[in-house]
Amino acid sequence: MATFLIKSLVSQTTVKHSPSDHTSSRIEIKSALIPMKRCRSGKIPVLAASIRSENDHSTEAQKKKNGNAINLQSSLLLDAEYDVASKDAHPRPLSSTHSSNSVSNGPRLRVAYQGVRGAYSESAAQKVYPNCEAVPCEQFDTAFETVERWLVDRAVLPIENSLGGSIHRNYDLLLRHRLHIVGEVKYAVRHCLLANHGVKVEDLKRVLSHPQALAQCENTLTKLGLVREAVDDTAGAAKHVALQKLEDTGAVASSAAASIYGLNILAEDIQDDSDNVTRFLILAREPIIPGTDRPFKTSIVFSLEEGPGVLFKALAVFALRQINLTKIESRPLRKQPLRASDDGNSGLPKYFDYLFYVDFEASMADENAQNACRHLKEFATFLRVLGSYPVHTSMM
Ligand SMILES: O=C(O)C(=O)C[C@]1(C(=O)O)C=C[C@@H](O)C=C1
Repeated sequence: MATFLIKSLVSQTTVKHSPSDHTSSRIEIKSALIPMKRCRSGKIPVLAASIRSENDHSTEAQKKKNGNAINLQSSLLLDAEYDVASKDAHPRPLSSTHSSNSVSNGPRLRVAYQGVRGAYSESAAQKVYPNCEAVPCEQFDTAFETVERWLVDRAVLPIENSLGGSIHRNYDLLLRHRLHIVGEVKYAVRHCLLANHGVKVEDLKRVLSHPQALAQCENTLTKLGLVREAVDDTAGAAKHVALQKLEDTGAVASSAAASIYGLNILAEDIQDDSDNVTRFLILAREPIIPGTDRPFKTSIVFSLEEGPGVLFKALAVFALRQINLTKIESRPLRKQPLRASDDGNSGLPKYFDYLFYVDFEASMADENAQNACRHLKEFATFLRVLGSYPVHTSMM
């Protein structure tokens, strides 16, 4: 693959251009050290603009519409890495090593999601913020970090699915990071079996996708006798199948991913149940002020002493006040995962220690909810309110 490396000494910016890859010739711009002034008036934008004009034949109106084209007005230009396809520009997922020099200013809200373009998480982000600039991140951790480092304004991350259950990684990350839950969104996930054009179902030996998506399509994939391989996200699986021109491998992903990466849809709605809904959390640096004007939900995490009935007692603080619980999840307390045996005979640790994540249907502005948390705090060894936010009711 021919790669042109264009270096600007003035700016110390490296622009790597790989035009031979016709589905996504790529421009990488690594230039976080450059002050913004230069972005607006200096050499770099001209360089970037001239490269864009060679590859991007879309009209200005189209670029504005898809929102992903390199935007010379954008403060992100000198901070992000972009994949530029002939018609459409694909932002390259941010990684943890990404520079943090940019600020999230500008009129459009910048929303991080995990995966690449066409991931369900991107659709969920756009469902909540239709005009947002959706920013792909390689990993869930990266999405948390980009909010913390002011690279973006929000993150939209999956927390549970109606078929596959909880996304444990994000429960763990909620505690490791100091972001606040400011909302939730439910998104109906409709999986398709995708393959390259000309490939038939009978030709397939394996299928790639996100582990959650593979779990949600367990019955269909078993019937088809396909070997499953887990990758970071559904759209990434589709991208890989397309770029590698695989003929014995399909992907489980969205119809949006099929059109972005030019794949054929071999089967639609292959999830085990037609009601396949993923709940995503919206995370921000600052909490929202809880209200009582509409239904609110509160998410907390706590740990307890070991002993009979302690969890029962913890949950009773809500039951006593008629507060409905919508979710409970336990995760190992990683910093102190085991507690020493109290019988002292074996010398081995006896108990596992847990964190309990509970969602309850009340706003922290409600005195009843405040009293419940105060009561819980009397005997919990640790308690943190992760957020109090409006309940997402409609699936539309
Ligand atoms: O891979 C994607 O497309 C995602 O957005 C991730 C994810 C998940 O983590 O659960 C989101 C929704 C679906 O349930 C399947 C996968």
